Amino acid sequence: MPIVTVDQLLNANVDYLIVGGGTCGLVVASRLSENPNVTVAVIEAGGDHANAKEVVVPGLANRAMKNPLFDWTFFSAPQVHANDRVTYQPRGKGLGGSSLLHLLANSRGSKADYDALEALGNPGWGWDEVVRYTKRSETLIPLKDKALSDTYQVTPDEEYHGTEGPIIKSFSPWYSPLQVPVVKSLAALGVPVNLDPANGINVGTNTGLSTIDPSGATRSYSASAYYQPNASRPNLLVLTNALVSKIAFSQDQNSLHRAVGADFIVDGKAFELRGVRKEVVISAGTFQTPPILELSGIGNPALLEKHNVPVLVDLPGVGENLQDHTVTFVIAEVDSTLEGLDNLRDPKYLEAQMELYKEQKGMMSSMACQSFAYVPASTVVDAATIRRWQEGTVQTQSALPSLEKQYATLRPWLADSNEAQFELLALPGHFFTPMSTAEPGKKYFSFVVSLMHPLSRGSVHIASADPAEAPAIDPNYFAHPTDLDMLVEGLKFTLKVFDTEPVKSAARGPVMPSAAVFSAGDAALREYVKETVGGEFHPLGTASMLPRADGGVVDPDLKVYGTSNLRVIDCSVLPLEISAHLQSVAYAIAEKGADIIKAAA
Ligand SMILES: Cc1cc2nc3c(=O)[nH]c(=O)nc-3n(C[C@H](O)[C@H](O)[C@H](O)COP(=O)(O)OP(=O)(O)OC[C@H]3O[C@@H](n4cnc5c(N)ncnc54)[C@H](O)[C@@H]3O)c2cc1C
Repeated sequence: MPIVTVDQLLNANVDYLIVGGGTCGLVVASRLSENPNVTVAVIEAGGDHANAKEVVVPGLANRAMKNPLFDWTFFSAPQVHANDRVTYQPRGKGLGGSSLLHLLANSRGSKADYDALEALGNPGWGWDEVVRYTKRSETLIPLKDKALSDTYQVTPDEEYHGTEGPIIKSFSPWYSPLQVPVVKSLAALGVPVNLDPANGINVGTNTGLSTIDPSGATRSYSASAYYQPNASRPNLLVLTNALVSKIAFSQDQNSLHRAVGADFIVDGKAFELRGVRKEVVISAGTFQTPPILELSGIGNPALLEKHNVPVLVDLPGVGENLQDHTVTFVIAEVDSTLEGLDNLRDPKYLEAQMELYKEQKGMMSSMACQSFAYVPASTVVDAATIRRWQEGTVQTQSALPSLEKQYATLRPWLADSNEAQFELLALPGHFFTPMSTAEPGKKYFSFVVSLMHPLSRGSVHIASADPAEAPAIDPNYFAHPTDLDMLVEGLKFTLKVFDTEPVKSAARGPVMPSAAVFSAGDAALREYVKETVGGEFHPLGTASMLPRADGGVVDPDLKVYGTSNLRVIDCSVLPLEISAHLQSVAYAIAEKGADIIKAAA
């Protein structure tokens, strides 16, 4: 059914209610509504952006960021270990959620990353299962042009990629002239090419896959792949521009709380949906799932009482264990004759690229980021430093009972040459930051450098009992001091790329950090990292799938402890960062979650 009105929703007999029509929510809705005998309803706070060029055209992807139509545009609390800076925390708003806003990179963690999810207390969530569900969600379109695939060493092993799933992933038609030199300089620094990082070992440099459908050069995301093809199903009801404020419960016979509906707000007016016959699923994402739980009475009693919310389930893990890949960045000036994203600042050039887009060619049909290097600690620092970092993996925060178990997983990875600790993401242009402005006529090349397995843990909670108020997000960057030490070393390693041939011949000098900071040594670089730190927009962990005694919020069936039919299906359930961008694991979580619900029906 096309998008419904409030009355249509309130008059329906709903079997499954999904809160949040984002990346995961629309997968679950589409899979459950395959059964014509059940009625599935989705309530999404944002709109339908199916025709917005900022969403659809890959080359315009970053223009949707900070636009409140597409982006919740959250900001963090002042970061006490990073000079009290407030950092930008984007989240997609509308059908597709963050999959409508993300920067299209498709990657997969290592086998060890997924096996760790299982080892932390989640049977059925290891590598084999996660890859099985990832493959179900995707179709790989190999690069047909042999000359291109040879040049960019793009030879994915089909065993590890899906062939029939809704999300299309492909290689870009346009590459920067520095793409091959960057790969070569990284190889010279000990980061060899990885021909297929999806096979369980992702260390090395790869030419990235993107979720772009090459048939029309459009973004392939949960709305286009899972919702739009099924929008006419009479048993799939989607309400947009409606903010869910809380879940409503009745008491089960076995003293568990049974979700029966939700309260929501449209244009300032409050509504109540009741009578949900089977299950309620929260898919509001890492920053917004915990507030919905808390406003519904599920969370830390001390916090709920502070905001006068009656306590239904004492679950102190709600909103804790927040992690994100922690980043800094490097911008260098390069030879001004090199074609790159900076050319797009010239309106004539942009116009020409928009013309090329009509033939599915050029920069507008391509992902901005091009190569991705996943680097183990042993490539960056010596064995003594690794030992020091390992000894430093002790609990400095007491909030989460499972933290010591998480650190016990992370400690050996520091010395494991098959486990990436850093990602270097190559951007053939001036990095999008208000801290530096590109000069006319000049060309730049940037890297985003990130920590794959940070030790610091933050939180996200309600700031008040008002559901319309933004959540209090505290990533708590560098709460664990080893994170700062590691990111500084990752930065120093990345700067070497510009001093290593063949990139060296094209480089014209550092911009950020400046030459003065660069030559002033470690103390100045530490300050630079504090001044530039942010997230890679991969937050997770705030409704962790862990045993309840370890601070878990959901069990391995994604069911919220203390309830009989409320599940969380989104990235908030992941208890530990993986060494990859999150969209592909999000699709796997949702595909598996839908199967779990079907099996329970
Ligand atoms: C700017 C950006 C760039 C990124 N780049 C990449 C990338 O290149 N590659 C990659 O793999 N990953 C990337 N990511 C990460 C990835 O997109 C996310 O991790 C993933 O999409 C999260 O999916 P989710 O289902 O957990 O949440 P979301 O997709 O965010 O879904 C949550 C949905 O719930 C809705 N919602 C929230 N609260 C309510 C409420 N109270 N009532 C109703 N609806 C509500 C939201 O509007 C949203 O639609 C990026 C993310 C961002 C923000």
